[in-house]
Amino acid sequence: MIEVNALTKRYGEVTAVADVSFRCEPGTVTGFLGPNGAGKSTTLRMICGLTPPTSGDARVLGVPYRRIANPGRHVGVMLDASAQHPGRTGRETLALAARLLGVDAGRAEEMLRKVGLPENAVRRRVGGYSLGMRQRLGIAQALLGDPRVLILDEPANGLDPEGIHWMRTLLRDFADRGGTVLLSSHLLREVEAVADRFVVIAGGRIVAQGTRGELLSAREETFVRGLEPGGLETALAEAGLDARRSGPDGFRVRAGAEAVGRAAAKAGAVLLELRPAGDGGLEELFLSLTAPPKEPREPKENAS
Ligand SMILES: Nc1ncnc2c1ncn2[C@@H]1O[C@H](COP(=O)(O)OP(=O)(O)OP(=O)(O)O)[C@@H](O)[C@H]1O
Repeated sequence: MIEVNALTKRYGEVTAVADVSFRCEPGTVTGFLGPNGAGKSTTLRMICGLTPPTSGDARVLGVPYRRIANPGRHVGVMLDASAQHPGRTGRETLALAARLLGVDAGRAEEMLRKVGLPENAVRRRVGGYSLGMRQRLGIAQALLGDPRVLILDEPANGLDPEGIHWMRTLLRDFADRGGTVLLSSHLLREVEAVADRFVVIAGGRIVAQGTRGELLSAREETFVRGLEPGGLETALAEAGLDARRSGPDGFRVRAGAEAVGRAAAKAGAVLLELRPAGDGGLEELFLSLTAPPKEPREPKENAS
C-alpha cells in the first residue's frame, strides 16, 4: 500500500509538484504517467524519503518510508538505473546489495537469473552495460529483499520490445501475488497493458486518475457536423464549449449531445450529424490531458 497525501514540492519559484494525492492498493499495478518534466521523479523521490516535501506527506505500508527499518526488505525501489557503481560487475553489485540487506548470496544469483542477465553479462563491469542491462540489474536489486511494494521510475527506458514484454509479465506476476506496484513512464504504451490504474500528472498536478474505463467515461465527447462549419464553430465557441476540428466539416466537442445541440439551436445552425464521438482511446485522452496549454489567440484586427 502506498498513500500520497497532498504532496507539494517547490524549488524557489518552480513548483515541481502541486498537491498530489493518490493511493496504490495491494494486488494492483499503478501507472504514473506524464510528459517530461511533469513531476513524476520528484513525487517518487518524496515517497521514498529522498527529497523532503514542501508540504504534504506519503506513507508506504502505513508509515513514512524513512521510518521503515531495513526498507529494502519491504520496498523495492529503482529510481535511477544509471546510479550503479560503474566499476563493479553485475554480480558484485548484487552480492554487495545482498550483504547490506542481510539476504543470502544465493538469492542474488537467483535474481540475476530472474531478470535474464546472462553469465557473460554478470561478470562484466556495469560501466559497460547498455541502459536496458542496467534496468534489468536495477530491477534485480529492487526484488532482492523479496519486498511487498515496488516503486520504479521509468523502468522500461532502454528496454527493447522483448524486454518491455518481460517486464510487464514480471510486474503483473508480482501484483497478482498481492504486491503493490507503482511505476512511472512518459509513454502510455509502455504501461497501458500492465496497469490496473492510471495516475496522470502534468505541470506538477494530477489531471486524471482511475481505471481505464473510469478515465474514458469521464470524458464525454460529441461529434457534430453542420451545414455551415464556420457558423457552427462560432456557435460552439459562444456557448463556451471546447471544440476541435474533426474531419473536413465536423467537430469533436468536449460535452454531451444535449449541450452541443442546444448551442447549435440557439445560433440557428443546421446540423447534419450529432452523435457520441466514440472511444478515441486512452492514447488520445492521455495526449489531450497532458498537452501544453494553448497559446491565447491573437485578438482579431477590426476589419472596418
Ligand atoms: N532539484 C531541482 N531544482 C530545481 N528544479 C527541479 C529540481 N528537480 C526537479 N526540478 C523541476 O521540477 C519539474 C519536475 O521535474 P521531474 O524530474 O520531477 O519531472 P519528471 O516528470 O520526472 O520528468 P522526466 O520524465 O523528464 O524525468 C521540472 O520542471 C524540473 O525542472
